[in-house]
Amino acid sequence: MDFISTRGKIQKCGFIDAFLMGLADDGGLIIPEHIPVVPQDQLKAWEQLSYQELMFEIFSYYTNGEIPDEDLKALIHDSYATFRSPDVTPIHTINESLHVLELFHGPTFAFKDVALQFIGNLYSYVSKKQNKIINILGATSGDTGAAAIQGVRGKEGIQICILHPHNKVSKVQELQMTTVHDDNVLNLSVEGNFDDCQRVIKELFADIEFKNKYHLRAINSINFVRILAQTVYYFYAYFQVAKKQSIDAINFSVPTGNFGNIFSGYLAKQMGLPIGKLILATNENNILERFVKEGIYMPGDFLSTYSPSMDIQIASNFERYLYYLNQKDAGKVTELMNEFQQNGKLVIAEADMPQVRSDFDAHGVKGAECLQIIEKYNKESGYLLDPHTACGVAAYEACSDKNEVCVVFATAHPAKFNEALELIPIEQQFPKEIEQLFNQPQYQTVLDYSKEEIVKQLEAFYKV
Ligand SMILES: Cc1ncc(COP(=O)(O)O)c(C=O)c1O
Ligand SMILES: N[C@@H](CCOP(=O)(O)O)C(=O)O
Repeated sequence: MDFISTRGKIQKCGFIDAFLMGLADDGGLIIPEHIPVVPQDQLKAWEQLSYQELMFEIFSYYTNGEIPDEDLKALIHDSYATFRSPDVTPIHTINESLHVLELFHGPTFAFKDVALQFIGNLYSYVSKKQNKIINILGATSGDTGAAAIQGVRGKEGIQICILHPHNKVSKVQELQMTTVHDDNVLNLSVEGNFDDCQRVIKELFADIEFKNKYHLRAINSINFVRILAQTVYYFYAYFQVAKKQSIDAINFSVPTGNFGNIFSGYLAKQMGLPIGKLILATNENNILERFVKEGIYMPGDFLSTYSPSMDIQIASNFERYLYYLNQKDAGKVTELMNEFQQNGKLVIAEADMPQVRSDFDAHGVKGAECLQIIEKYNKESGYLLDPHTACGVAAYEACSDKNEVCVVFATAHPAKFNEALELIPIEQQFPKEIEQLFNQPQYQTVLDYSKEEIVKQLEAFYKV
């Protein structure tokens, strides 16, 4: 399997090089040259596999044997040994049409652990095998940062710097990142919002001289390995539900911000998983919902919501979808992305809209709806949703017919967002791992939004 860029201007490369490149060197996003299609009899055989076995099979379609089988198996095994559930991502069934896939059983209680525990181990593996310097640069609205730091803290040969928007992440998210005191971790708390943080890091990754000099590596979903690792739980969820009830296609309702989680579903569907609707669930920062409904991709005003991790206007992975929507025409993608850069807006041809609407459905939750959903499900079934998952459940209610089967992704544990949950008359408890964070000192540098200042911090921190 070769990997290429959505902008078509890099040399084809293998799995490890694609992993290390992160953002493609031509400013595009890395994708596989061809999406492999899993034969139906193979899919049937996968039904019986454990999460770890399934991940090995899926990765084997992409890794070209660059990681020997035994090493890949060990990396996968070690990555999920830190999870609190033996199933890694267990299913909680609300009723026959609604299942919740709990993606929050990893060390930082959010879905990002599923890919980032593995990526942390993979960076460590590559650093040792190839003697590579690994200087990670990431931007976070709260969860990616915590999970990435947890995935690499204290690991030899790896430095990690994470930018988060100052005072715009939940207290628990902030504590998860900033109470880590390992020498290889730098937290920059930037005055601005997540889009500002993501813009700076993308600019630095696109500056090839800087990227090469400082050996920049990505942990955000600009890195294709993040996307691939997230396809695994779509397959796993499908097989878990298929064991409980007879299903044909299944819908997925996916809390969406940077479009990474749902793009993994798009990839799983292209690989042959019988997915019905891919439902894009979001909040008031609804650029993606507006795109699916109106064909216009244009950021609105940034709004702080009950689901802060999805307070994102510019969705990094959208470019990957544009590539497939435009029949893999890298020239067209470049043109569209330049248009977006210049005019702050991108309009999809009317002729493409039937395809968009058959690929995705969408629902954006507004204001109190998020809290009402949490309260309703807690009353009716005793199950406590976090605010991002609540957006997923609201989108299930809006877009999935009751005679269809839908899996909603529970992307975080409710305790990470106690600020929102305290507004509802329900009882909540902190898991002990989160409770103990409140007594610890924090380590972070608060910065104005200034690229020069951020660069100065990185130059002082990274190993070269
Ligand atoms: C808890 C939670 N849910 C959903 C999302 C959306 O995921 P994505 O950015 O991959 O679309 C995020 C982060 O963006 C998140 O942290
Ligand atoms: N919600 C994310 C935003 C970054 O998304 P990523 O999937 O590109 O890492 C976060 O928690 O940081």
